[in-house]
Amino acid sequence: MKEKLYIIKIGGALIDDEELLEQFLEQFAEIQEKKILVHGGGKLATTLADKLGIEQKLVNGRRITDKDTLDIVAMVYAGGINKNIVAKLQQKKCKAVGFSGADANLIKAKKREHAEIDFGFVGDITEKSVNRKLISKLLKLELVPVFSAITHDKKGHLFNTNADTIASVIAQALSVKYDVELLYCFDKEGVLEDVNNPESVIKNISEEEFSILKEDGKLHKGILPKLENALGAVKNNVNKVFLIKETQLKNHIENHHAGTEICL
Ligand SMILES: Nc1ncnc2c1ncn2[C@@H]1O[C@H](COP(=O)(O)OP(=O)(O)O)[C@@H](O)[C@H]1O
Ligand SMILES: CC(=O)N[C@@H](CCC(=O)OP(=O)(O)O)C(=O)O
Repeated sequence: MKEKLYIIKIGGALIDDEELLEQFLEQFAEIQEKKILVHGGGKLATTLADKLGIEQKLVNGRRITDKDTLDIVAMVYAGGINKNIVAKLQQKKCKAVGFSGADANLIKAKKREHAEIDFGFVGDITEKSVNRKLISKLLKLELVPVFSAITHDKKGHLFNTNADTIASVIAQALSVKYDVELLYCFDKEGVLEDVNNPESVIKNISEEEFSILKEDGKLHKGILPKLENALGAVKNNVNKVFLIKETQLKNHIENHHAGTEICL
């Protein structure tokens, strides 16, 4: 039987809220099984770019990343946010170690080529981009990897890569060796039938149901890339994938099945 591994992704709104982040990291530190944390931070990057007068543009949830924006996201994601999370986890006796994809060549990306839109320094990744052996070695040492949304091409360039995608491809790569459960933690109770009604959680979503919900106009903005990445994970052998509210992490792990489960 494969050993259990939790891969947990957190995003912008949580990272921006000191109290919520603290509560979340306490729950994360308590997880006894092997675990990996992946974080975004898009909200903070936008706030800093606005302060510096650098206009930001997102297409389908992906940030157009020119050189100035790349400088900002590298500082914000791989610098401030990553090191802050690692320090807070160390305080909670969790042996966290922070990485960008460039560190030890853990995640190698290819610059996004798009016929119509120039995304700039945005990196695309697949399961093969991930250095599975080295991540497994780190886990064996009882270390807890914390990944930011920065990758590289091994030719000296950094790239900005969506954090939901990073969590999905790491989960796919490590499913060869581990019984992976991928948890997308965000600010809603799960995927909602009506985004304004927290009681309208949809318990299970398959690819077919995803298409129907999309056609019915029930999914907007950030939830779309999150669901696409979640579906990509289940299609590529990740055992369990859930979208849950960030405050429900402990409850989900102890009692099982909070939020929305993504199925084949
Ligand atoms: N049907 C839906 N159910 C849940 N969230 C939805 C739905 N439609 C749109 N959303 C939006 O998607 C957001 C989550 O995406 P995003 O803000 O990108 O998360 P993160 O920054 O954590 O990755 C929610 O806060 C919500 O506003
Ligand atoms: C290419 C791309 O879009 N990268 C994302 C990476 C950060 C991210 O994913 O942050 P959240 O999880 O907080 O949304 C961005 O710069 O917004």
